[in-house]
Amino acid sequence: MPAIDISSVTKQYATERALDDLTLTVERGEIYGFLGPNGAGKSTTINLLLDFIRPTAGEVRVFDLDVRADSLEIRNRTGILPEGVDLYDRLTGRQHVEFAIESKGADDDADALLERVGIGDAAEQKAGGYSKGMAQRLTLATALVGDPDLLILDEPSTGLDPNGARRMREIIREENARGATVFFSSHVLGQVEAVCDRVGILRDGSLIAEDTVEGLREAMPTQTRLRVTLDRIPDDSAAALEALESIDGVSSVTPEDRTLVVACEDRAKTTVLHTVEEYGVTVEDFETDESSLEDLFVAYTSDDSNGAQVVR
Ligand SMILES: Nc1ncnc2c1ncn2[C@@H]1O[C@H](COP(=O)(O)OP(=O)(O)OP(=O)(O)O)[C@@H](O)[C@H]1O
Repeated sequence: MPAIDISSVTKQYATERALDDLTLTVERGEIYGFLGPNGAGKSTTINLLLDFIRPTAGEVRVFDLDVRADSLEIRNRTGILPEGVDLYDRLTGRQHVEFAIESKGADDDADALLERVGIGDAAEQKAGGYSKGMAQRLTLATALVGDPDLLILDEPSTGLDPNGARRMREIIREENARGATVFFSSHVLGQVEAVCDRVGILRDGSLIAEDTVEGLREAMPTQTRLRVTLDRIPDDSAAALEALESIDGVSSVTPEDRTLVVACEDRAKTTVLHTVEEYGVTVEDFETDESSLEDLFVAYTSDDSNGAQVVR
């Protein structure tokens, strides 16, 4: 039985179709990264899971429970880090966590949770004086109350510094190791790449790709950035550049002094090196960078793309 089962869901606002026949399943124990550009429909999906809004069509189930009929039970078993943290300025960090513990009927130790998210020393401080990152950490602490079966994190790294983001990733892994399913939305790709079992990419309310990070990479023609360092600039550098640019599979060539940066498909690498040497220069060194998830994300979601067939 999946932890999250979204089946043919459409959400239509007055003029805006936020979700268009979305089907998405997250298995129990998975860490699922929900990626998409601004306005893709990520928050709408999360709000449907929590019954904050209702679908125009389709069905949403969490732990095989109906989100409409059983929303209380679902919320009780779920820890939520919503987009846009909403704290009570006059309550301290500890009071926030104690309130969450009481609401869930849990028996966590508030101080231990605050320590865990790295703001133990600010427990007595009023949340009104918290920085953005501290507020985010406090909200995470409240989401962890009661060892939830499902953690829903909407853009969890917002406002966090690199240490905070690392702590967030560690906590996601720890919670998952304890048995929790984690569903988190992001457009910070490093976060997703580092921790997710699977990634779904949402665009204009539809899932346009879903796979492991490795699987998504393999589905794309491998784009390589080749850095070729020459012993000197070729005498006829303009002709050399033109020859390189006309190689099948090469998308761009940028000279940087004696180094050429060539964006190309994997298969074109050898031809690039041979072509350079035809211009009387010697290749002293070359290195390649694999396309990052960032490149993939841009490829999948940029306006001039049509999903899986594109490269950047
Ligand atoms: N209450 C609403 N009324 C009308 N349109 C809405 C409403 N909420 C969201 N939308 C629209 O639905 C679409 C999806 O919005 P949503 O907030 O789910 O995207 P998102 O992927 O979470 O974006 P972001 O990364 O910017 O938070 C957007 O076009 C948005 O303008």
